[in-house]
Amino acid sequence: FPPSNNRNTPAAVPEAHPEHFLSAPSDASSSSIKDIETLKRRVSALEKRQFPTVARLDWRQRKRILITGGAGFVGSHLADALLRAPGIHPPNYQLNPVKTLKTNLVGTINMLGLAKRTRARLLLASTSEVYGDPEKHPQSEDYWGNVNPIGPRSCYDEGKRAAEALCYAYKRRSNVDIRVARIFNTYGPRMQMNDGRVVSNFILQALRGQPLTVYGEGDQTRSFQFVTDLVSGLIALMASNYSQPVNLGNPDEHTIGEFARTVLSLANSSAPVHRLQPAKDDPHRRKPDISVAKRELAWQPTVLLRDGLLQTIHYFRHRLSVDEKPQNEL
Ligand SMILES: O=C(O)[C@H]1O[C@H](OP(=O)(O)OP(=O)(O)OC[C@H]2O[C@@H](n3ccc(=O)[nH]c3=O)[C@H](O)[C@@H]2O)[C@H](O)[C@@H](O)[C@@H]1O
Repeated sequence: FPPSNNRNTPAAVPEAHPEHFLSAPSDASSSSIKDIETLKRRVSALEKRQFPTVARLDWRQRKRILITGGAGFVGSHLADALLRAPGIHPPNYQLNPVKTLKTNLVGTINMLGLAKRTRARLLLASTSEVYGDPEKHPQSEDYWGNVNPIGPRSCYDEGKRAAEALCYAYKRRSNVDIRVARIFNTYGPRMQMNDGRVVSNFILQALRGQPLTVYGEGDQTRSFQFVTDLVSGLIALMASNYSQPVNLGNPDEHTIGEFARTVLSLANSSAPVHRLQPAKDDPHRRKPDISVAKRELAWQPTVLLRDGLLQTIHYFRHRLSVDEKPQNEL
């Protein structure tokens, strides 16, 4: 319960006095019935307050959408886009692999259970990592992948694969309405600066004049999509009737070496490039085949790498100027 002086306490609900519950009442039965009535009224008032009233809205606007991870990178952009219409990375997720697996397994089971009870449509944010180190290029949704089940990435790869399996099990068994997006490398403002991904690492390093850390020869490839393109794809997927997995990514493929040079030039930086040990089980090539998204969602990315990177560099520059200012200047 909120404290009794809470301004949000609905005026119509009588206040419950703490001593009421603590001291033994003289007439125990009538007093406890009164207490229960008070509690009931307060609970129902609180329940009413927690959800917007949708009953009187036009049917197109009658939507309750629960975003897990809504304070994160992609989740926060998705929340922005949805509000306008009426946000892992190896080093971080590998820090606690058990937690990564639990989030994917228990978290997905919890959400599927909720979707089943409420008959909500559920969107699973899956990943290109389900393809592992792919032997097929570009990757289309019918490719089953090449994942090392016990390697350092497996907590994430296998966690997401299991999350997909759970979705289709709930769909088959209980007819839960699911949508599955396989998201390829995504970047943009609000991505965590120190999460260890290549885009944030290279931009930070370039802006600080530190060496750009290329793992291995730098001939591995990635295809980067800007976050607003992803969000429009997610919204189109949720609005569609297509319940098979859909790749959402930008097919514009670059080697990591090339990508380092692009970041240096766009950030106007003359930082050097250093080659480090290759990362274990690092996928050698990754590029989405987006024919399904084009056909089923009429979707394709529109933001060029150069434009998206300039926006991201601008954001990082601003964050650095705030975060790295001496405390007495703030
Ligand atoms: O950003 C994403 O969307 C994806 O990020 C990671 O996948 P990964 O492709 O390995 O992403 P990065 O860690 O950004 O690495 C991309 C490439 O750059 C290389 N890299 C990374 C960081 C760095 O400092 N230097 C460097 O050369 C990596 O070895 C890799 O080849 C996650 O595992 C995916 O689930 C997620 O979808």
